Amino acid sequence: MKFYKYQGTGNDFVVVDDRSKSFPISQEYIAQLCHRRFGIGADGLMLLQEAEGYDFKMVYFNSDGTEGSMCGNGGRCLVRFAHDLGIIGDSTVFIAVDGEHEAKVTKEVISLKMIDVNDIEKTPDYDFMNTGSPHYVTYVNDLQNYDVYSTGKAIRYGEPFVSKGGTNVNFVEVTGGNALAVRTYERGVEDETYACGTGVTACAISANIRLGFDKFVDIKVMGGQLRIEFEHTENGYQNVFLIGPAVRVFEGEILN
Ligand SMILES: N[C@@H](CCC[C@H](N)C(=O)O)C(=O)O
Repeated sequence: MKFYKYQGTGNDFVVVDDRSKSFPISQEYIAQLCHRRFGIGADGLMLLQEAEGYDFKMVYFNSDGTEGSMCGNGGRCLVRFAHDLGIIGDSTVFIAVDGEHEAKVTKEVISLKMIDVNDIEKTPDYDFMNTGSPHYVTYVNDLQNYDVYSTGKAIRYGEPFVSKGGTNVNFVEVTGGNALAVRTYERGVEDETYACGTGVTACAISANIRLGFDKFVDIKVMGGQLRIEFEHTENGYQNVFLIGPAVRVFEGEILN
């Protein structure tokens, strides 16, 4: 079976053209393919399938083989894949687990429209919201030396989150006006990843609430630079776009 590898700011994915719907979906098999020693190695695996009324359907699995909620960087990579396959031109509408998404392709950058966000839990220590996936956002000093793995894991497996299915955990440092640095512990990868698209989306919204950052936020992640653009009205956050590079890095054959 032919596979492709894509990455978006270092969030990396095995991608398969599954328009024939012949990929043998099993948690164990997907975890093996994503394993960085015994498999191809990736933060997740995506299938591109057909869907009536849409250019394609995105089916996303985390690297532990569980079917994930929405993956923003994965969505950007799958748009690039559809473009590389010639399924789409420079704009698309596709369907994913959290609903319909629009996206635009430019030379290096994919701009992906995320779901509207209205329901935000604000506490003194953190903000929690669903941007397609659940995200905890907290602010720290000296992010570069922060223990993202241990602290993220404790929050992800702690209450009240673990009994609600867990959460991704984002650590934020303010680096300037409309600028953040973010590191993320990802549920389903169970480790820090180099970037998380739904995660930086949550961080940008949190920064609007806490810091008054408006209309856009530039975000440095471990694997590069992302931008979030949004509109904030009395109805919440709309026209939220995740913007950044997504590229094919290699292709190959899955032997078994
Ligand atoms: N890396 C993703 C997030 C993937 C989903 C997440 N791990 C979960 O299951 O909650 C992104 O770019 O958004």
